[in-house]
Amino acid sequence: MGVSVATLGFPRIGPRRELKTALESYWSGKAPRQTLLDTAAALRAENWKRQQEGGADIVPSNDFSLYDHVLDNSALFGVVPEAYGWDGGTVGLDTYFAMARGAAGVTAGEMTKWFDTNYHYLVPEFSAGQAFRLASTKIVDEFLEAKAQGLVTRPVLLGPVTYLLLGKARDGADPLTLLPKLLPAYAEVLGRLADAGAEWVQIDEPALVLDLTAEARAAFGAAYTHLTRAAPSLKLMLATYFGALGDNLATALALPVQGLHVDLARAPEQLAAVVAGARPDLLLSLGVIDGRNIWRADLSALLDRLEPVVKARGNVVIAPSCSLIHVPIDLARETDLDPDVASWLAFAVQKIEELRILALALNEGRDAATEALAASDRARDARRISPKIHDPAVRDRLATQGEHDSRRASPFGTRREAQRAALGLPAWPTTTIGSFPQTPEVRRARADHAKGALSDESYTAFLREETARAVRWQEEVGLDALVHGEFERNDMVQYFGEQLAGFVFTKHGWVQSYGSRYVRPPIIFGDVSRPAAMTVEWWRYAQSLTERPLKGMLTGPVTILNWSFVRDDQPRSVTCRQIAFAIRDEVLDLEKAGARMIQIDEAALREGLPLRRAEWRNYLDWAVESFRIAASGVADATQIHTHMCYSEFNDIIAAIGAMDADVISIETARSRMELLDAFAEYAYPAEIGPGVYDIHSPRVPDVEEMVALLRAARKRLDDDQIWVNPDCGLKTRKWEEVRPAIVNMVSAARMLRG
Ligand SMILES: Nc1nc2c(c(=O)[nH]1)N[C@@H](CNc1ccc(C(=O)N[C@@H](CCC(=O)N[C@@H](CCC(=O)N[C@@H](CCC(=O)O)C(=O)O)C(=O)O)C(=O)O)cc1)CN2
Ligand code: MET
Ligand SMILES: [Zn+2]
Repeated sequence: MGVSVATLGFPRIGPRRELKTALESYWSGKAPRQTLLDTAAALRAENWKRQQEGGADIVPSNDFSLYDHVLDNSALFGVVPEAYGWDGGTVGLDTYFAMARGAAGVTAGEMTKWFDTNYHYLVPEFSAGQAFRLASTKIVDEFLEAKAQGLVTRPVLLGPVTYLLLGKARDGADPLTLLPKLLPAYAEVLGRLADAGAEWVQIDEPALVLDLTAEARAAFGAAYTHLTRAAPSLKLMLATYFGALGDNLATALALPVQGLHVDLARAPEQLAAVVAGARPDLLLSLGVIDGRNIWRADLSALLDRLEPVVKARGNVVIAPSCSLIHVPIDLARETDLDPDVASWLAFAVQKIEELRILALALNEGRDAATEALAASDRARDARRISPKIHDPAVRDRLATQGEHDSRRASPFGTRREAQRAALGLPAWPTTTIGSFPQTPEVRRARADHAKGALSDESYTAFLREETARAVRWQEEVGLDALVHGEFERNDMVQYFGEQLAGFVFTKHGWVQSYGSRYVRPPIIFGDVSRPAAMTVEWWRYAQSLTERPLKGMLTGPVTILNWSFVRDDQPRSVTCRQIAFAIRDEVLDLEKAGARMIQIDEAALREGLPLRRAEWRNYLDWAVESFRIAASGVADATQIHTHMCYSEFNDIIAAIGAMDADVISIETARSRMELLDAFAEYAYPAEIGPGVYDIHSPRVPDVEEMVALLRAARKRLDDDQIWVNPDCGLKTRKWEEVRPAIVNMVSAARMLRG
């Protein structure tokens, strides 16, 4: 068999976002269920064909999902909280989407980041006496579906230990204690796959790249002994990704599985130890092509590393480092990209092609792939010396950076007095996080403008009208700190990237963020600077319409970095500092224009945290410093806000304190204010807006509910520290939902004011 090519997962969304369209039509009642199911089946068929024809020998199934693969796993094992009124049969679409998005009378499940990616999964919620049994046939159905199309796939199953570790038990128990009850259900799934004709199953255990307790490590041994015994005819490819196995390597190598996939993009250094420690009959799957970034690989360099391994082991699988859901689908559709930059890139389809070439060169010798290898060499060399990526002025600015660039003039106590005097806000001040609904009209206007069908003047006039309406409405409902609404922005990162030097953009490069929500991450290819003010005119216009303070609204450097595809030819910390100075320029321009409050969103600061604790310090040091560079140029009386979504703060509360923002708004509604414990324990000195409105759900929260959340907050914080706001921006909601929710929120604040 020699060297074969595998993929671990392929983007589900469709090259033209077919899945988004189908889901949203179904949810809005415009299309019947069958249309959604047909679209999904067509996407799966297309993906299988595309990967197979592109040169993948081993193609997955069950990597497809209508919403989220972790939620799929919960459905598979009947992990459905009582509130959803599930009848205990098969988990149907209504129950599935109710867990994902909420429904009449029930909130959606908690959502959080998938490891250190910008993908979000639904946190499995285990009840006190949680039982597990097969409640979905999706994994078997999709295997048979592919088989009927002539393809024996390698089904993907989220591994039991990672699944439990990603979940939460309602009673606070350690989810791992559920493992003995869960394993028989896993064994049953494997048995059914074997009966259906599967030969291999890919079982994903990315938790193996985390810091694990001794109990968790032991759980792997117990789990895989059980599973390999239960399905002896089936071969298991245990997939690890997003980092090095490190101190879990011995654990992984000791498991009685038939294959092990390792991430050699994030952790190339582990190759030698993996090869040295692997049993001769363990099939190694080498994740050499980066599934998390879009740079073309250096194929010659990879061959230098792979050839000795292939020689030593004979049979080897090569693969992307992880599922390809984290990269866009096809570079070929990007006809407007700068051709130089385009020649340095590879998206999902191109990555499979890179693997095909590698396998060809490994199986038949480099001569069999001379031309493709030469092209790869040329791209590598051209990129290295391209003048497009180097800007001496940016380099100089970073070189002359001093301590004072990252420190506010006075400590928080002093600033607070100055701000209270300048702003005159009531107790329990109300605000929103920045964006208001991106209605179909707003998006259509932007699309028309981009196509040239709407003139600059008409587009601006339209956006001004939207902004004016939003400002008037905020005054009417009685919000205290206003926003302009962000109607002019396509996305909070893309919008800034488009105005900064050093970035390029795709037209079709969508990547799933959660459910039917996608992003088009900018590509940072060169040194970053800000050629001109980016937001000042919009702020000035909106503030001119009201006496109340209106927040200047910016995305912070760490978030721009973490939600972009970042150049890999210099440390991320350097790129981040470059962005920080660009944002600092914007902050100072806003202040000069008269802004008294400036919000610098760092929604993604937490998610950039390395998965291994030993690496946290270094990351947090430069991330916090970058935020401070952006924020520290302003006067004491200028109030700096920041915002973070679904972050678990316990671990990094000191770093959040060190950001030294005057006000932070955070997501707390779905976690019932538990997140605030960290702030209380740390005695966080500054002001905090714990979200009281879960904006990820269409549900409108009522006054009592928000009052209850605020009461829970005041148990943990001082009254004069607390702001009242939603969890996050309102761009994904409809005005019909936002209006009553914000009216209720303002009423809730008034109740607390007494
Ligand atoms: N980058 C990023 N990451 C993030 C977030 C975020 O806001 N940005 N928020 C958190 C949650 N994640 C989210 C991710 C995406 C969206 C979201 O709303 N995405 C939109 C797309 C946003 C966008 O870029 N819109 C563009 C393009 C819109 C579009 O599709 N236009 C149509 C035409 C429009 C029409 O005719 O209706 C087209 O190009 O075909 C715009 O508004 O200009 C969506 O999927 O619907 C929300 C939250 C975490 N990670
Ligand atoms: C994902 S964080 C969003 C922050 C941004 N200001 C908004 O309101 O949309
Ligand atoms: Zn947010």
